[in-house]
This record gives sequence, C-alpha cells and structure tokens, in this order.
Amino acid sequence: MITGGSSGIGLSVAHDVARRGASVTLVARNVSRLEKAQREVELTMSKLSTDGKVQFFSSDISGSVKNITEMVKNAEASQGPVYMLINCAGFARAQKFEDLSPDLMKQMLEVNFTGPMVLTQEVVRGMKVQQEGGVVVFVSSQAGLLGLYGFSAYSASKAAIVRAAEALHMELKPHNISVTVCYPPDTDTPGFVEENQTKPIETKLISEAAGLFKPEEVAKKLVDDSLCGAWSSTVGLEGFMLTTLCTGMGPITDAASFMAQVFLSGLFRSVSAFYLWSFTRIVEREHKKRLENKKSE
Ligand SMILES: NC(=O)C1=CN([C@@H]2O[C@H](COP(=O)(O)OP(=O)(O)OC[C@H]3O[C@@H](n4cnc5c(N)ncnc54)[C@H](OP(=O)(O)O)[C@@H]3O)[C@@H](O)[C@H]2O)C=CC1
Ligand SMILES: CCCCCCCCCCCCCCCC(=O)[C@@H](N)CO
Repeated sequence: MITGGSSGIGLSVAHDVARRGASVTLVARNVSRLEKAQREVELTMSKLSTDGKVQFFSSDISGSVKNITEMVKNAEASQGPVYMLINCAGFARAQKFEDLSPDLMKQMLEVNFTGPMVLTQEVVRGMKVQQEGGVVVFVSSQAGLLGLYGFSAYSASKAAIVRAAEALHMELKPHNISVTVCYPPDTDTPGFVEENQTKPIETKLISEAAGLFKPEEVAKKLVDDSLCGAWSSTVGLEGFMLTTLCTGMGPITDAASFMAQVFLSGLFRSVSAFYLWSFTRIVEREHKKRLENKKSE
C-alpha cells in the first residue's frame, strides 16, 4: 500500500515494487491522477508478465479516521493483508516563519504526521493479526533532520514522524514488522515543482546543498533499504552524512551504519560547521539584498 502513489516518489515506488512482483494499492485524493497511475503501473506489470494487480482508493489521509479504517478494510478484502505500507503522501510549503499561516501549519502536521500515524495504526493491526510480519516505511525528508530557513512547520512535521517511527520500531520488533524512515533530498517531482513556486530564495539555495535527485533513484533506494530492514534510507553524500550525524538514539539495524555512526559522527559534526557557515552567509546576503532593494525603491 502506497499513499501518495499517484505522483512523484510514491509513483516511482509503485513501479519499483511492481517490477519486483508485488500487487499494489495506491492511495491519494485525485481520482483521475490515480487512474492514470494505475494504467501506468499495470503497463509496467504487463511488460514483465508478473501477476500483480493494481487497485486504488481515493482517500484523504488527513481525513476522518472512519474513512481511513474503511479504506484499509476494503483494500485488505480485495488484495489480502498489507505486507508493506509506504507512507509517502505529504506536502511542503516553504514560508518565512512570520508569514506562515496557522492553518498551513496545522495542515502540514495533519498530512505529514497525524495522517500517516492513523493509517499506520490501522494497517499494523492487520499485519499483526493476519500475517507473520511486515514492513512499514515513513517518507520524512532531509529537512526533518535539521530545521532550515522557510521550513519551520515542514521540518517539524517531518521530524515528528521520525520520533514516532522510533517508538514504533521498538513496539513492532517482536511482531517481526520492520520500520524504515526515508530522508529524501530535493527530488524532481510534480510536488517539488509546485513548492518551488512560492519558495523563498534562501530555502532554495540551502536545499540545493544536498543536490537534486530523480524520484526513481530515491524510490529504488527506499525499497532496497526497507526490504533489508534498514532503519534509515537516503541518497547522496549529504544524505549519508546527515543520517549518520543525526541518528541520535535511533535503532541499530546493521553493522556498517553503526560503525559509520561510531567513527564518523565527530568528523561529520566538523563538516556540518562548514555547511552551516555557508547557510548563514546565504541568509545574510539575501537579507542585505532585500534591504538595498527597499532603499532604492
Ligand atoms: N520532492 C521532494 O523534493 C521531497 C519530497 N519529500 C516527501 O516525499 C513525499 C512525496 O513527495 P513528492 O513525490 O514530491 O510529492 P507529489 O506532490 O509529487 O505527490 C504527492 C502525492 O501524495 C498525494 N497526497 C497529497 N496529500 C494527500 C492527502 N492529504 N491524502 C492522500 N494523498 C495525498 C498526492 O495525490 P493527491 O494530491 O491526489 O492527493 C500525490 O499522489 C512527501 O511526503 C514529501 O514531503 C521529502 C523530501 C524531498
Ligand atoms: C555533515 C553534515 C552534512 C550537512 C549537509 C547539509 C545539507 C542540508 C540540506 C537540506 C536539504 C533539505 C532538502 C529538503 C527537501 C524537501 O523536503 C523539500 N523538497 C520538500 O518536498
């Protein structure tokens, strides 16, 4: 089951798991985009002659709990229990703190945090009862590992899901259900194009430090990592440095990541000073530019 499976990273995940032989349930709101995605994923399946099926449900993950419960029941009734849940639906709006409306703050928390929590609750109930195990994935963001200019509410919503996922990881281990958090950098998706239309220049420039990736690449890494039971998944050098540095008391799932955390955290903290210095410079420079523009007006 892939929320946000009709676009961007979620759609790429759908193609990826379809190629591996899975049946797919796509969840999003807009029906015509869901239908289009269904046709595309079916095409991928038919080319490889896998016997997977694609179904979709139009549902707002931040909507009523009753609707979510019903949607999961219906999905399970037609395709059987969910083996892998990928919480990818979400959105970002960048806005300077004082311009951020309280409604937008609430909306980001509901779609990026509360919605995935409620849906996961429902799916995990099924996983525990109906099968021997499962995989739960939350798509956070590199901006969930540090707060950055313009992303006060967004970063908080994406960080909140990480703490929840840590707790869940501990709770679900005896049930053989793994939990993975994915931290994408800027990724070239329809959602990214939309957020860029209102993004402050500072947010753009700071985010660029971690590069721009293709959704297929983020998706493949997400599926590979979560099927291995890895705690975190990311792409790129900055992604590796950030997840290593910011792991805190996160679960230990593999020797290589643990060794990197033990031996490289100090080094990466020093490296972070250079990034932070360059971010401060970006903010100062743009601030000065604005003051000068105001003066010349
Ligand atoms: N692209 C990027 O740069 C990055 C993205 N991310 C995260 O990755 C995830 C996917 O992003 P991306 O692929 O860019 O996004 P897109 O906007 O391209 O796709 C978002 C998907 O989520 C669905 N969706 C959005 N809101 C809801 C809702 N309330 N209920 C159900 N479905 C919903 C959309 O369908 P519909 O609108 O029809 O509901 C769509 O299928 C998000 O959580 C995002 O925060 C993280 C880091 C970087
Ligand atoms: C050792 C220290 C290394 C430090 C590297 C620092 C790099 C930080 C860059 C922040 C990237 C934020 C991307 C957010 C993408 C996103 O979530 C939006 N596009 C929403 O869709």
